[in-house]
Amino acid sequence: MIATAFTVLLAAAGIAASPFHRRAADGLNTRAVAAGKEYFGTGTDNHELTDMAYVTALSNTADFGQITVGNSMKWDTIEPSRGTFSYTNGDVIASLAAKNGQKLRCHTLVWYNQLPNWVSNGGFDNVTLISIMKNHITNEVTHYKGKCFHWDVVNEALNEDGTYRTNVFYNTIGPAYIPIAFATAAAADPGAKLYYNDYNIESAGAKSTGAQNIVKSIKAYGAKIDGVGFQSHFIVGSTPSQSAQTSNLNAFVALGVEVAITELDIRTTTPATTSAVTQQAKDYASTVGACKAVSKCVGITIWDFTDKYSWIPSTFSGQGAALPWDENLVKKAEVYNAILNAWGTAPSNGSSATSAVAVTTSSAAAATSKVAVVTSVASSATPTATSAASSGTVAKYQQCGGLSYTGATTCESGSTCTKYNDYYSQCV
Ligand SMILES: O[C@@H]1[C@@H](O)[C@H](O[C@@H]2CO[C@@H](O[C@@H]3CO[C@@H](O[C@@H]4CO[C@@H](O)[C@H](O)[C@H]4O)[C@H](O)[C@H]3O)[C@H](O)[C@H]2O)OC[C@H]1O
Repeated sequence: MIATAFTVLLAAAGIAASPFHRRAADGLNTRAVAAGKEYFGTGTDNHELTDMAYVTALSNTADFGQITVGNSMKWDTIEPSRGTFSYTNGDVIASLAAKNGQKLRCHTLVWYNQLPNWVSNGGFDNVTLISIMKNHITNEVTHYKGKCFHWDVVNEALNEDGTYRTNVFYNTIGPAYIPIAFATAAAADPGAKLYYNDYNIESAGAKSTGAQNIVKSIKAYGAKIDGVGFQSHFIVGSTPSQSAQTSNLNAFVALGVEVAITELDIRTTTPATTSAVTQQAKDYASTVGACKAVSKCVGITIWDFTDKYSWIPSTFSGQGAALPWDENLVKKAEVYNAILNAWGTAPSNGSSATSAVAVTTSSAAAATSKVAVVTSVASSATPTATSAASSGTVAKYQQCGGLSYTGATTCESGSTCTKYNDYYSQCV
């Protein structure tokens, strides 16, 4: 009786939920959770948070149960000069997520891009760069300990053909930089799930195989990796099919990791045509369908939710309209509803406070070489302490003792194992 009266009062005040009759409003996150996922989420960035209409939509947990930090946890923001750490912007987003009761995906610790010059052109030797990388990871992960439920530990370590991308970490440390980064993050926050994150690995092919080999090499090294993030920056009409995405996700799950769609957007030539928007709706539904079909796919993040703040137009000239909300923060009904319905029907206890959006035509118109499992390193990573290998046919810098992830624990005839530090030893 009291509960009923209370509910009536709340309803009169426009409040849908009560302690007695808790109802989750319908939305992208509500549907994802009803489908067994942990979240549906969105990327965001600090400069957008002065836009109160944007913040209101971002904070709506019916649509977004998770926030990913778009820029302000990258190395150039966090440690712009050596040993100077700046957490102000990252803290703002972490606090907002906590206030809203949203999960926080933290992005990203080790990436060749948005990396300050003092790291990329510092000319550090192997031992020093390992120390710098470990110090960066330890400091940042410790600062956010208990707040980040996922960390993108290493971002984009691969070329399109599945070989390791050359960058300062690879060139100086060798492929061991990846497992070292994961081991360091795990030590700093054992409770966070640790992800490898990349693009163009969303269907079978050399780069996907390369990413699978990274998972294997991290595990063989004895470090923890919990998941792989599929950025999924797609193009309308040429996204991988649902079945291609599903089987690819399952290939990763078979390695003992969970998977997540981490930066989904589907761009088109602007202004978007009506037919492009119709195709885009189908393309979004394909990716949702793939994640839904894979029980270990824990969730989907769109890379911001509104075209107003999408990164696409500034990166891909003439492209955009990639997200389910338009530049006026209005939901694109066809696209939004396609995502909503791809998750399945609204939960039976779902409130009708927010749900499918009426479709209007105006909303649409407005707008191998496989990675070797660590058997060699680039010559530029060669320690100078010893000279050349004994034979041109021998794997000159084959890993040996100290690093167990290759299984190559003995050196071939004519070479001996030389240890350079705790992480790095080779047959020379
Ligand atoms: O404010 C923006 C941030 O939003 C932006 O975030 C990064 C965007 O995505 C991730 O890195 C990019 C992934 O896509 C690559 O281009 C691909 C090239 O191949 C195509 O087939 C594919 O469709 C494209 O997506 C870019 O080259 C990468 O940079 C990264 O994980 C996010 O952090 O960062 C820049 C800020 O200004």
